[in-house]
Amino acid sequence: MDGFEIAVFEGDGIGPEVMRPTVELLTALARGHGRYALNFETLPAGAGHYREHGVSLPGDALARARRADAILLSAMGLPEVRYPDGTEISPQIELRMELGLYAGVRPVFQFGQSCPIARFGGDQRPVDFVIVRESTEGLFYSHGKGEVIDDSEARETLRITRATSEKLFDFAFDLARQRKADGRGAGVVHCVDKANVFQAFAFFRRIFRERAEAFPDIRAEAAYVDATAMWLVEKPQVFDVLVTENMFGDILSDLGAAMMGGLGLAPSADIGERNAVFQPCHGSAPDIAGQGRANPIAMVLSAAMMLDWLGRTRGQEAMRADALRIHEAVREVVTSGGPLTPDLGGTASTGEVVAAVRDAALAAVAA
Ligand SMILES: NC(=O)C1=CN([C@@H]2O[C@H](COP(=O)(O)OP(=O)(O)OC[C@H]3O[C@@H](n4cnc5c(N)ncnc54)[C@H](O)[C@@H]3O)[C@@H](O)[C@H]2O)C=CC1
Ligand SMILES: CC(C)CC(=O)C(=O)O
Ligand SMILES: [Mg+2]
Repeated sequence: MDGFEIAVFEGDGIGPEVMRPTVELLTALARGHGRYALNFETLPAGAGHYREHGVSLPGDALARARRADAILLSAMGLPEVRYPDGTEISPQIELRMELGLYAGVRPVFQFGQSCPIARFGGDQRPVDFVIVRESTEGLFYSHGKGEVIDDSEARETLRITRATSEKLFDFAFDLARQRKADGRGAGVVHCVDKANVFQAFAFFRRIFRERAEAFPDIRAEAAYVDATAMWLVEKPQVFDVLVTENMFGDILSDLGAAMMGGLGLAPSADIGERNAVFQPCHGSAPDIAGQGRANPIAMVLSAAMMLDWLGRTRGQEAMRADALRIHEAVREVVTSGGPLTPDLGGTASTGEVVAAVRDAALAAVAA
């Protein structure tokens, strides 16, 4: 039986609350059929770790994560814990940069009718698109490098490179191809930018057009980010794959999370050439931490994305099947009315929701 090493960052706030039951769910599922094994190693990092030890991502933890087959991360950061430059502790940004995780994959889809915004434009079809957020440069390149010149001026730098952009666009076109083959997408990629105002984005769009030539079966469209924000509210059904700069993707993906029914439902993956981190789109939610009411579904769906990625890249069909089982189990729980956490109108605890998903997924293994 093949075994896989999974590095786990429990992080801050609600991080451990959503991570621990998710790891238990993955363990139960793998044991349920015995086709592969997952070995989890919990590693230190985050705002809490920085507060106690003065370092947010220890070198040894980074080295171990780099060697692992995949990395699971919940959320890091606490508003009151800051670096000397006044910004928040955010080792997840360092991880993305250190490991070259250029493709931030943020799928947006609906379980049942959980999307009030998407019906605003009158179209009743379900929403199903993916935001591919460049995750190592763009405006986030400036992280830790910004400059407050004096009390009247501050500056940050936005960086776009050809090498990363080419990889990013190829990833997005490949994804659109895959979704078309799966009958899930229309085979269209929108490059979302601000090429009307900034040279860096005109450069970004030019590289997009160049790479599009290698994918003649996929329609390549370009759109400005401001109009895209409006269309995402008015007619999200026209989108299939959107590819964009880091900061724009950060913002639009929280809009996407709202379409799914809230941040507690939205998963993500940050994928590079060798490593990948799987984590929810949400943060450490300090306002509800320690109450046992955090919605674990975004974390659970991120873990399902990990199984799917491992399954695809390591040729493990059993892992891809489990990813699908988790997905269907979540759908069953959400559409049948529960158990659900308070953010979705329920009264269940984090643990009760994961237990319901686990039972439904294990029942599918037995069937
Ligand atoms: N990738 C990461 O690790 C991220 C970390 N952060 C950090 O997290 C901290 C809090 O940031 P916020 O802006 O408050 O964003 P947040 O995503 O933590 O919370 C925003 C709102 O959504 C709710 N929420 C988030 N996740 C939820 C869940 N699973 N279940 C139920 N409700 C949930 C929260 O209670 C809050 O009302 C900050 O330190 C921030 O820097 C923020 C975003 C992403
Ligand atoms: C807090 C940031 C580091 C990250 C973020 O908002 C995100 O990954 O969506
Ligand atoms: Mg964000």
